[in-house]
Amino acid sequence: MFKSISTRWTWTCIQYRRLAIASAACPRSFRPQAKAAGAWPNLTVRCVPEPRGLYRAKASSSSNLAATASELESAKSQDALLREFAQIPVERIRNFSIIAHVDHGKSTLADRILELTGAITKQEGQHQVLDNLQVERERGITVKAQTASIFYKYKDQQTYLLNLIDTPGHVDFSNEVSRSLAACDGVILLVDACHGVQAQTVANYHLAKQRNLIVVPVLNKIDIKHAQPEKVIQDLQFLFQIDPKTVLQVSAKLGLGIKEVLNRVIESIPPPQVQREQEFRALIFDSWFDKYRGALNLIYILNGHLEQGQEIQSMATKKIYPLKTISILRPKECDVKSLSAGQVGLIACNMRNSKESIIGDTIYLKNQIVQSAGNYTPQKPLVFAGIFPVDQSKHVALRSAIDKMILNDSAVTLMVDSSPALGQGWRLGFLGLLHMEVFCQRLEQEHNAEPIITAPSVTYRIVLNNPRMIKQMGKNTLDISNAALFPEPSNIKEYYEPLVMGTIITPSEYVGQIIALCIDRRGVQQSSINIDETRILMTYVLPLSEIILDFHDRLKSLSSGYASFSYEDHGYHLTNLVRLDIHLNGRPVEELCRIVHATKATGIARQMVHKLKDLIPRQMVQIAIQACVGSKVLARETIKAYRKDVTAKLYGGDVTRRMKLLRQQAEGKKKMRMFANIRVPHETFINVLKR
Ligand SMILES: Nc1nc2c(ncn2[C@@H]2O[C@H](COP(=O)(O)OP(=O)(O)OP(=O)(O)O)[C@@H](O)[C@H]2O)c(=O)[nH]1
Repeated sequence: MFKSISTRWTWTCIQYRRLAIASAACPRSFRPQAKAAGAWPNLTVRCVPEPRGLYRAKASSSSNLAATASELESAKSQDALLREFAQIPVERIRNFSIIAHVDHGKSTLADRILELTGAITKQEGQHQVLDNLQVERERGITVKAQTASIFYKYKDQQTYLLNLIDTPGHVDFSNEVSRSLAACDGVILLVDACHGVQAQTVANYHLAKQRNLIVVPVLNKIDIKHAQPEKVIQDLQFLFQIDPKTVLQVSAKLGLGIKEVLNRVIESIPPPQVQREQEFRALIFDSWFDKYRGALNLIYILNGHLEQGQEIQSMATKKIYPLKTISILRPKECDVKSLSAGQVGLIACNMRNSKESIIGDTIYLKNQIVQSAGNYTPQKPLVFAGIFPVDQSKHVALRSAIDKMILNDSAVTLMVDSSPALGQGWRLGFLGLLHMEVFCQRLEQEHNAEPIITAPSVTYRIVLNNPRMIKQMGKNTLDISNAALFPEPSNIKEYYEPLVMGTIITPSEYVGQIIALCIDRRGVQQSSINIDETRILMTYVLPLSEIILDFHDRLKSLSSGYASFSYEDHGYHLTNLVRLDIHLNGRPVEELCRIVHATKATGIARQMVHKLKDLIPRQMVQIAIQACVGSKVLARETIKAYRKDVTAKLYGGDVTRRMKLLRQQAEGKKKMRMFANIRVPHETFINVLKR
């Protein structure tokens, strides 16, 4: 049966393709012909444009070909659930996030919850359905928080609506966590029963507590032989004063204890504090770009109702938009007719970019007066890098790709920038190096953009002492993230650099090496607590510039992977900085210059020229690589030129002839060296900074 359908299917498709291409007709005139000729009345034919104005028929069957009895059955129950969705009272809604350290099993637990509530099948649950970006699957980490609205029948046989948000665990994506918490009343704090409390567990716990959210503590991975649930429960009690009796134990992998988690969510997390009788008001807490519908906004409704066909207004831009579609994520998009206070939904309303669709913005019905929902502000970026198109003809395309990405990642900031070597571009701000790498990978994978990224740097603060410059700038303090824009030292009175408060949790046997690493990175210890007999929690104030590149990797390798690290902004402090310039054959390369601490300038200079010697390919001319502070050369390396044997054609003869030819060659090379454009590969700008 299947075989015959598939053969007929292929045959029909080929026929339609021929028909479409032969007629080169417009899609609309083609569609009725194709449908009329079809063997199946429900066959849908889409016409996809091909080069040279032709159209390709793309056929697909709708429901009654593919639908099995069980699918129809589930579609029916979906309908019933969606009808029920509109009537669920606020008391039967729970909004919560799953927060944890990296790899403690958030996405796996989310999968099991979706499976248990029937939102996905067991087969779909094999592949972490909420991690749907290519970069997430390739790197095996969550980078975007994902929402799912699910229905759960509680013990009292009442159906509850649970809005679940799976959040990322890595510190570089903590903006996703804080953004998600703005739409929640509680969290599941998941802790790996083998690795115990880690740095990001502490950071996320405090983030939830700052927002007065209810914390449901859950131990995961209890199926593993080495799990030590009792010890981890003790740690939770010691660090967060969590009552051991309230800690649940699950195995997300095996699906053990999931029901108990959902029951506890319903019992301990309160329903949302919202008013359905008041005027409509909602918070935009996520957005992304859809090719056909523009910006899609994920909203949390604080008051009132929203129905299809209404017009909404943005509090930030005051612009009015007609509502195109309303849906909920289960986790696939499911159209609904209306949304009420307490619910989370997705709306499309012709917003086009990140300037219109603003995370943290309040929306309301046209021309009504409501209070701002504003209880969310994006985190400040810490690491900055220049981004430039490979050639300037790609400028507009790259700008549009960046815009679409920023719509989906509100933590990234954008400023216009230009460079003599790379042309017009932008300076982007990120929360860390991984955040920057993931952003660039997504630009490439999701938007086919391959930009040049310059070396990442932090923002330094300088106080000027030159009255002429102060007058020109209109202020005496400047924040500078581009080393090339650093003024001459004679114009600067004081230098300040950004600091972070870092939390390190490590087994006690690695403490010595870790303290040495922190001292080497100019860290100052603030506290040290023994969590238990084997583990220590230390806090350090560290300069941000010392940790952005490889601190985490060094920490992991020193502690055989057992130590964990998380950090938060800790303001600026007075310091002594210098600008380290890199010269290639006497010419400064702006993209490679760096601001460094004065005491480290010589070491970094040696390291950089040595690295550049390996990274820059040999060329026709000799290349002198110099690292200088002002006019003082701190380190130098030379890359030898390719050498043509100009004396090859001589057979014996006077030695002066050989010398003459070699002298001529040397003269020519000297001239060439002055004018030659030395090619520095794009990757060099970042690779040179990695230690
Ligand atoms: N044995 C065992 N392994 C588990 C369990 N839960 C998760 N894992 C494994 O732990 C690894 C990490 O799980 P994820 O769900 O990706 O962790 P995560 O917290 O979502 O990771 P990030 O989002 O990147 O922070 C995966 O290999 C899972 O298969 C469990 O209960 N038992």
